[in-house]
Order: sequence, then C-alpha cells, then structure tokens
Amino acid sequence: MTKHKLILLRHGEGAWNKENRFCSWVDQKLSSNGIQEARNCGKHLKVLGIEFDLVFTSILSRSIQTAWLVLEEMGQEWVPTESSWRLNERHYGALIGLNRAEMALNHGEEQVKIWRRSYDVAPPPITELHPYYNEIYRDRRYKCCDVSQDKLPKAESLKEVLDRLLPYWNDRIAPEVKNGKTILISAHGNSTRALLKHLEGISDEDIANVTLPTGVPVLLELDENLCPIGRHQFLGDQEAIQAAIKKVEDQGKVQPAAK
Ligand SMILES: O=C(O)[C@@H](COP(=O)(O)O)OP(=O)(O)O
Repeated sequence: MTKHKLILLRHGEGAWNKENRFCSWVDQKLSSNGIQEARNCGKHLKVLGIEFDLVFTSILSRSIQTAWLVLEEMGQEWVPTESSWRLNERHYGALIGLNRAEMALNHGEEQVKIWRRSYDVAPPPITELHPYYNEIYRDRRYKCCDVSQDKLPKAESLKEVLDRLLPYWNDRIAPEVKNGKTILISAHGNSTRALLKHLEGISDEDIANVTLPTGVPVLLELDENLCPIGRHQFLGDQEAIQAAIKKVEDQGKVQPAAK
C-alpha cells in the first residue's frame, strides 16, 4: 500500500499567543519561545530523517517564519515554498486582539468555547471601527489573493475556514501528495484543525476536542486515495505535548485569581 507522509504544523508561539490574545489575521511575529519551538521541531524532523519536497504556508509571517526555521534546522532551505491566504488562521472577526481570559470573565467560559471550538458558529464580524481593521485590509498582501479584497472574510466559523481552504487543498496540495511528494504545511491552529477534520472525517462535534499546541509536528499518513492510515500522531515528547494541549485549552478559562 502506498503511504504518503504529510506533516501538519501549527507555527511556533507568536507574541499574542503568549499574551493570550486572539491573533487571527493580525501579522504577529514569533516570540523567542516560538523561535525555539520552530527550531526544535526542525531538529526533531531531521532526526526522523524526513525529507521535504514542498512546503505550504499561509501569508501570515508566523507560519512563514516557522517554515524557514524548520527548513534551516533540517538543512533543507532550498525546498520550494508556496504561500496562500487560504491557509491563514481562522478570521476571528470582532474578537481579534481581545484577551481570551478576559472574554471568559465577561461572557462566560462556555461562550468563549463556542467561539473558539464550535464548528459552525462564527464570531461577530470585524467592522471598520475595529482597531486592527485597517492594518489587516490595507495590507498589500491581501491585494495579491485569488479573490478580490471585498470578498475576503470579516469573520469565520471553522466550517467557513474549511470552505475556503478546500479548493487550495484539492487543486494545489492534494495532487502533489498523490504524486509522492513529502509535504509540510506550516499553518495555524484552526486552519490545520479544519484540514484534519476533512482528511480524517472527524465529526462536527468531535472536532471541538481537537487542540493543537504550537510548534508540534503532526504526522498524517495517507493511502493512494488520500485516506488516512490510522490517526494523526503528534511527534515528540508525549507528556510535554499533552501539557501544551491543556495549556491551549485553558487559555479560554477565567484566570484563577479573577474567579
Ligand atoms: O488566532 C489565534 O489567536 C490562534 C488560535 O486561537 P484559538 O482558536 O486557539 O483561540 O491562532 P494561531 O496562533 O494558530 O495563529
């Protein structure tokens, strides 16, 4: 049986991951910890003998920077890389820039969980009054997309992320996987969750329980029809990975001191 190896990666920790703010389409760079996470990821993949043929990223710096650092650690900087807005993080709309724990205090942990992890509920849309509206929509990178600027999202559910990601997967990435290319997709928590949901056939309910920590490579093995052979695996120290997953889940809870 043909086995295609696909590595999915949520970028290393970004400055706003650290501050527990919804970052989404704001172009934050990696924190020093995030740089180290990306480097460690590259070291780990090198030890495993992975040889990439192609790399796909979003058009947000944290995913591109992560891919560079991974490739540098692996001595594979030459590997062709392609970036698309379709791999961008979920558009968190009006929540962009807000602190998750403060939102939990003001709106309740359950509401924050619905905004973060439900499949088909979108957060309230971003408007022109939002402090990051211009920074996002006046950015030149969004003039170079395969849709016009006015068609870009103003908020997205995970379902809407999958809807805009799927054409790129089907037309651009899947054919390369089928051709036997070993591929790294360096993207984001929710764009990766959307793709995993699609490839593994995870239900709308169960996807709420899939959480990705930063900088941890996820291995997915696929057969010739791109059906998964077994479940996705987090590569690395399993205990540390479980602790990192819990930390991401707890970001949407009221901080103990404020309870
Ligand atoms: O937009 C963000 O802040 C996080 C995801 O946030 P949550 O869905 O985990 O709240 O995306 P990423 O760091 O992967 O780019």
